[in-house]
Amino acid sequence: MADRIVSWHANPSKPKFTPPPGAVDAHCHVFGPMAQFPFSAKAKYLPEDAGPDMLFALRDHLGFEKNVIVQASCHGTDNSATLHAIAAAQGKARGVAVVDPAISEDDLAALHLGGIRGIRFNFLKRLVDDAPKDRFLEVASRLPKGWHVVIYFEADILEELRPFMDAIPVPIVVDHMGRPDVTQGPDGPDMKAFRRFLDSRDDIWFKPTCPDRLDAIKEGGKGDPWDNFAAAVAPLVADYPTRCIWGTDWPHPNMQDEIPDDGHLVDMIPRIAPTAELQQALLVDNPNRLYWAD
Ligand SMILES: O=C(O)/C=C(\CC(=O)C(=O)O)C(=O)O
Repeated sequence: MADRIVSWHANPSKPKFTPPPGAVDAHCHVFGPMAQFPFSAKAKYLPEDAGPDMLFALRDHLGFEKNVIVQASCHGTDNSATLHAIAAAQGKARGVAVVDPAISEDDLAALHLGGIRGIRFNFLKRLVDDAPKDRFLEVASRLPKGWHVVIYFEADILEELRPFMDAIPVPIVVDHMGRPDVTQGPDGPDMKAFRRFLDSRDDIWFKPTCPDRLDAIKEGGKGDPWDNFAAAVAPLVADYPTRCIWGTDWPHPNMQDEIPDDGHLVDMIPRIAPTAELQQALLVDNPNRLYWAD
């Protein structure tokens, strides 16, 4: 078996910033444990186990209260590991699933009972083999009441995806802002195109997350403390304060060459959301509206 990767920090620092009561880490994953929850045969990476006990220990260490667990691509459309982690959180976690678009109404209902409140469409070619838009639109038209769609794409295909995304009949949450080039600054072409998308509908949300990915040294960025990211993203949070949610992205899939310190990621929050009101919206009010409405 290929070497399994470790993409998370063994001993993350304690953040200086203290999240407000009820704060939600609204973008994180679990990997396995593989013995109980094998990875997909189509997985593009093979991680070491990073299960619920580790996730909840990090939650408590960072000062968060709840998690939204997003199905990682290494588990394909088998959401068992995600559902198991949600159940283990005893009400302190909800989730986002990846499904076969042919999924039945009964199976969608079962996912809802298991704490799922959305499905994820991943367009990153390095993570998934195919992304059938027509089939995605069909399943998006018959989701349980109150669900949304999470979409992960890179900035260079935003315009190409617009007709597809404009046709999605439920709220959309964009992972990591669609990966803009943060070295362009807050008014660069990537952020301008993303703002045009946000302005096209009032039910498009985003995650101002992953400075470690978007401002990585290997991507031409500055690396920790991710100054380009802070400068480019703070104006976006300020302009759309009720439509953003935040997450660590632990266990940081594929970041084994530039593993972020989760305490440093949390200390980015006051740099992109500098007031208590913005922090309350980003970390508590907004994620609870999306994931704990019922
Ligand atoms: O974890 C993220 O949000 C980003 C990922 C991994 C991912 O999305 C997945 O494996 O499902 C990435 O850019 O490799």
